[in-house]
Amino acid sequence: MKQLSILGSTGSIGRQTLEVVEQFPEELKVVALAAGRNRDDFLKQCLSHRPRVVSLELEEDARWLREQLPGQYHPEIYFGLNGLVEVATCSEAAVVLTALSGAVGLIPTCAAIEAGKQIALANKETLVAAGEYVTGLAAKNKVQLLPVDSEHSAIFQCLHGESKLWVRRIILTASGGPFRQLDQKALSRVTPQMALKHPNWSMGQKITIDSATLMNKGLEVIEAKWLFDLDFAAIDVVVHPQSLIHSMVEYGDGSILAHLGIPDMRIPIQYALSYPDRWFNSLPRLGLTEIKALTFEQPDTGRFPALALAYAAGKEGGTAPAVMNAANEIAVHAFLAGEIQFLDIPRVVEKTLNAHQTFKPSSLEEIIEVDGWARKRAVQFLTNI
Ligand SMILES: NC(=O)C1=CN([C@@H]2O[C@H](COP(=O)(O)OP(=O)(O)OC[C@H]3O[C@@H](n4cnc5c(N)ncnc54)[C@H](OP(=O)(O)O)[C@@H]3O)[C@@H](O)[C@H]2O)C=CC1
Ligand SMILES: CC(=O)[C@@H](O)[C@H](O)COP(=O)(O)O
Ligand SMILES: [Mn+2]
Repeated sequence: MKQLSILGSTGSIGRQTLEVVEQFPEELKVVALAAGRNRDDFLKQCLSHRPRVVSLELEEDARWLREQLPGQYHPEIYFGLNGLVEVATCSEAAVVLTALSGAVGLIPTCAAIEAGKQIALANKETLVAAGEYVTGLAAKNKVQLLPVDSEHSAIFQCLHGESKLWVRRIILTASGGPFRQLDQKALSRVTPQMALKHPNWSMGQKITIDSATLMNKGLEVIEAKWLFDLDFAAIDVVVHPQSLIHSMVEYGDGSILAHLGIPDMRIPIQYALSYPDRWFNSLPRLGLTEIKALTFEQPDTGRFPALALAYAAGKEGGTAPAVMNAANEIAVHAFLAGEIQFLDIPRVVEKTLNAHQTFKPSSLEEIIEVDGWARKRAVQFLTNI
């Protein structure tokens, strides 16, 4: 029986993780849960899974939760960043599934690693902001970072058992998002409502907007660099609108190994939790004879500059990816709030990056400080874009 903590249990990945847990009651048990502000759904999750340690973002919601729970169930209840750390380091948990959205996941993920927990990582922003620090910490604590992100899970599986020496490149697939075929003029008019309609995946709001700008693929390029210890020259992106091939590895001998499956995050979530085993499930199967086409295109970084910004920030290294990520979080939030236009998102990111003098951070505190600086600077650009 694997005991599990989930950070971000009320989100898209968090809920699907709980579905996987419910499918495998003999193999998986939830011992700690953390969420943000959706206290009603969190209460239901607590009543159903009875974790020993729980946390919500706000103190008043933590107090409310205590009042709602029945007399015979007394979990430890926390709130805020300290609560996320308590859930991440819950003593019985062997695995922590990180499904927070954004760099708020950084501190609790590092705490989990220091506590020796295996990490099932969905929260890609943590690796983007602090990839060198987090992978170094994981190596020091002999902790494995198991990918949950569909592309990285696919690559992890295609790399299985092979030496990195034989790899020529990895190829991340991108759906291209809902605006793949729109010209610049049409892109300037898209609304949050339009951008929230991903063609293939049902996900949280932030990642759905990132998919529409192609920043999601940029974040994934940096995530892949750190997860698989590759040079950026060995990480390519190809647009594959069907999202059936989840990514590929090309070996030096010309062989390409691809991972296929229906676009359903419960599959990579389950694999990260069952690894190194593979459990049978009853999810719908990919009907090979029903596939009409598997097509591929070059990403267009003219219309979608966020991907090029991410490659540039990744190659620059140091604090640049943390700045890019923080500025992107601010810009996406502002777009969703109707404060800026869709095409302003990469502009805010670029301006914030240009205002920053990159350096090599020497501690987690420095990365967090830079993240805070970038957020403040990006807010200033929102009204001046
Ligand atoms: N959704 C998907 O299919 C995929 C997602 N990912 C990655 O996984 C991560 C999660 O994505 P997704 O599930 O879509 O995101 P959601 O927005 O759906 O969920 C985010 C979760 O984090 C919680 N949360 C956010 N901020 C805080 C905070 N300050 N304190 C405590 N809890 C907080 C939310 O709580 P609440 O809702 O209660 O406020 C919610 O439970 C992201 O990094 C994303 O890029 C990767 C691949 C696929
Ligand atoms: C499901 C998943 O892993 C997402 O990251 C997804 O890949 C987003 O789709 P895009 O390919 O459109 O970014
Ligand atoms: Mn992905």
